[in-house]
Amino acid sequence: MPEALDRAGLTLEAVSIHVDGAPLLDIDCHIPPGNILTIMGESGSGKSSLLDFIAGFLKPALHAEGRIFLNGKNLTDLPAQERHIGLMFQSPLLFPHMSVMQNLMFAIPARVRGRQHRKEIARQALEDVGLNGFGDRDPATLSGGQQTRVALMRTLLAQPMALLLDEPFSSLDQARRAEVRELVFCQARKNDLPVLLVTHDEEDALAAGGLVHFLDNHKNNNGCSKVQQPQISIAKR
Ligand SMILES: Nc1ncnc2c1ncn2[C@@H]1O[C@H](COP(=O)(O)OP(=O)(O)OP(=O)(O)O)[C@@H](O)[C@H]1O
Repeated sequence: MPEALDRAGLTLEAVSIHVDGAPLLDIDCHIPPGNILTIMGESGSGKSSLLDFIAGFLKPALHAEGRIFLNGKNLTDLPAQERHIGLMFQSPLLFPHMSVMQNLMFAIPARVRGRQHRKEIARQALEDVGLNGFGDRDPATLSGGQQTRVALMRTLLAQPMALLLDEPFSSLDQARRAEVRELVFCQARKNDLPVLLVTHDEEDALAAGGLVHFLDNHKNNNGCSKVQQPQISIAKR
């Protein structure tokens, strides 16, 4: 395996997460740019905690070891805002006191200058997800699928270098889910982002088209279940 420092993409090196001192999961993996790694598993198997660790928000009761590299840079000790990782959750979490356009413009990095220029970027983003003309709307007046599409573009406008998706489609009905899912995956590939997707839905995993790893709470022989592949190994203890 090449050195993490030389690799484009998201690398987790000997990551081990504990909750209240008890081991929760171990993972070693590399997600190349434009690829999606799906993690599935029972409730409580540590999926969200893993994303929290990568994003830099691990909760106080949890403790993690190991290193995180993004495009060769060691993120492990950096504060969340310096990691350049985009997050999408089950709930779109748009700012309710801002219009759709303001939500999008807020995400654009400050180094992108000029109000008109920023507005045009946000307008184009809305057009890209079929929401032309929705800029002045209050987010609460949008359907769940429309809110998720805005949330996706808000995440991408921040120019992340990787995406972490935690059940981002689960509030959508089946038809809308497939449509929004395609859009998210397509945008991730277009932006050449490594993506870690957490889902309970097998169709999400199939549609992602990458490696799928399953964590479960069932203990076998020594209390461990382990999956190993050339690029990745995950152990649930
Ligand atoms: N702040 C916390 N304090 C104590 N224990 C926690 C805390 N956050 C998570 N845990 C525990 O860590 C374990 C993993 O939780 P986590 O939310 O990562 O699981 P998950 O696989 O994402 O579950 P779900 O599918 O239900 O979202 C669980 O046993 C949970 O109770």
